Amino acid sequence: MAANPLVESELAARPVVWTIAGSDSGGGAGIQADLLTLHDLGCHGCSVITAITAQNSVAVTAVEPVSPAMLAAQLEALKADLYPAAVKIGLIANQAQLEFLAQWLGDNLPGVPVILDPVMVASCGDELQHAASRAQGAATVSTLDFSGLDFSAFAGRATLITPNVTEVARLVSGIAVPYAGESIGEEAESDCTRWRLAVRAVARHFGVSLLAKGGDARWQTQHASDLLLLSDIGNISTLYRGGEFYLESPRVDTANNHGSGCTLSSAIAAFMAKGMVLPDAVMMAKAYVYEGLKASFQPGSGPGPLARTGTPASLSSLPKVRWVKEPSAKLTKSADDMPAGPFPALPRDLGVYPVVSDVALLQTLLEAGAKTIQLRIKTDTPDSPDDAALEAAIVRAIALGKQYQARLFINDHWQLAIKHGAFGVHLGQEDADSAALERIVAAGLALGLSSHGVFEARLALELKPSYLALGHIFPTTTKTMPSPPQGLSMLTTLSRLFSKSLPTVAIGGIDGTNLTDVAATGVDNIAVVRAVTQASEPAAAYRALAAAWEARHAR
Ligand SMILES: Cc1ncc(COP(=O)(O)OP(=O)(O)O)c(N)n1
Ligand SMILES: Cc1ncsc1CCOP(=O)(O)O
Ligand SMILES: [Mg+2]
Repeated sequence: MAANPLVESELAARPVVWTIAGSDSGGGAGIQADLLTLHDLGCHGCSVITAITAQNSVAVTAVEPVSPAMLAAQLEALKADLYPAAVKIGLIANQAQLEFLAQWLGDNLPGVPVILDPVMVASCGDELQHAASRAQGAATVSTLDFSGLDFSAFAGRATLITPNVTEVARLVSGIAVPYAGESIGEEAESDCTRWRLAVRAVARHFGVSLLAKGGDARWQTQHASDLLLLSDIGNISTLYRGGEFYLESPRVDTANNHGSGCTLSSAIAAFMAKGMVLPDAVMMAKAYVYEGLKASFQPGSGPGPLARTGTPASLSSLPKVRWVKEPSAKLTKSADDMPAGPFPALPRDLGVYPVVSDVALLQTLLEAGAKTIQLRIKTDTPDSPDDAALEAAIVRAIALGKQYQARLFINDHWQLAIKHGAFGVHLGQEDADSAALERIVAAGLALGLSSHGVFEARLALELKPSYLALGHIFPTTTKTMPSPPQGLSMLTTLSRLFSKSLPTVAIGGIDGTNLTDVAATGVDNIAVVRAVTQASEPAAAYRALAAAWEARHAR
């Protein structure tokens, strides 16, 4: 496939990300792990060093915080020239630094995503404090006590906090809840429940989203399952705001996990800087750590670092998403209510896929050769048809679909689609949550599902649909969208992840001016609304798009 200048330039743009953390002379964690990660994921990493540590892969021998003036000078220097698209915070050396950073970031970087890794315990399981105090004779070491830090100054200020199991216990012990944090780790089942309650309490206390890392948990043997609590954040469907989700990856059996927590949080910052919404950035970062652990290595005699393997492109690296029903009133189904699926398989090539609200136009486009087409009649607008007119339109569209031997999808109205024997149904994730999917499976209809990013696409895959729509790619006036446009770089990422598993369909703002760029992302198909509905000659517009797609799209 020929190189595409637009895609290339999007990929080449390196957003600035700051890491505020400690230096690890051993190169496995801290600033060094963060800068490797940020570079590997296409960002320009800047560093604000909070402390210098002397360490190798087996011991920390000295730790020295930077002075308050030096900390402030680094921040001011970067603010003056290298303003960040996202910030990651790792090791903070003392309470004074912590209070200063929380205040400074709030005052100086409003609206910039801040990923806070509340470092108290190293990923190898040794408490940094204990490791440091083993360094006999180092005057600075005894003054540091990372486990005693009170992170409350970040309440409402961080975007996401990423504690591990021990850090959750420490964080919750400072909060008045009926939970004894220190006793996590006794019995598998009750530990897991207690952990979840503790995680909720911590998230509530800080009033932000929280990713509780379960990798160290004793009750997890097969999987590394993290718990993601989304606060009421914008830029995602209301369906998922306030939701709780387990993100489950296979456990990688390696001792070389030094710096995995640092890598995870800096990868989340990198993906957010690249424009991903929070849950997508978390999914991709977890996949990145999984791949890094699988290729980890051991340069010294102790635990080695993760490899840096670039933006994940394999579906098997993405965590599975299982959602927890009770606290999220908006989601009515739980992970256990999955339908019997799979829905009928479709060929990868669906042809250019017009989405129209008018049956006469539908017929025109079928005559022009459309082989996949959708009738999308919304019933929540003032000019909506009444029930009888809606049903009549659907009956007529289904008959036309059969006459022209096309795959005719009915948007939203799945009961009428079943009743009248449509080829398929297209549903958004909100629609799918409320629809009786098992009835659609039983009736043998194909199912297309919408998605708006990695998180939603991975969730949709659990339902084993016939195709997966990826949207919206460019700004659109056809529909009000809760999330930002994905853009071409994200479409490339999504196509690499999902196109091998089922046909993908890009939608949103696609027309003749950008079709070549869209084809270069590797997505299987395109769906269009205005490009045909607003054309002076829709049939000619459809034929031109179909010919251009046929010519450009590498099969
Ligand atoms: C092919 C295709 N992709 C996406 C959509 C959007 O469906 P949904 O998210 O349910 O939004 P509405 O179309 O119902 O407003 C679609 N219809 N077709
Ligand atoms: C229904 C829908 N879902 C995601 S984008 C979109 C509208 C796409 O319309 P257009 O092709 O006119 O931008
Ligand atoms: Mg819908």
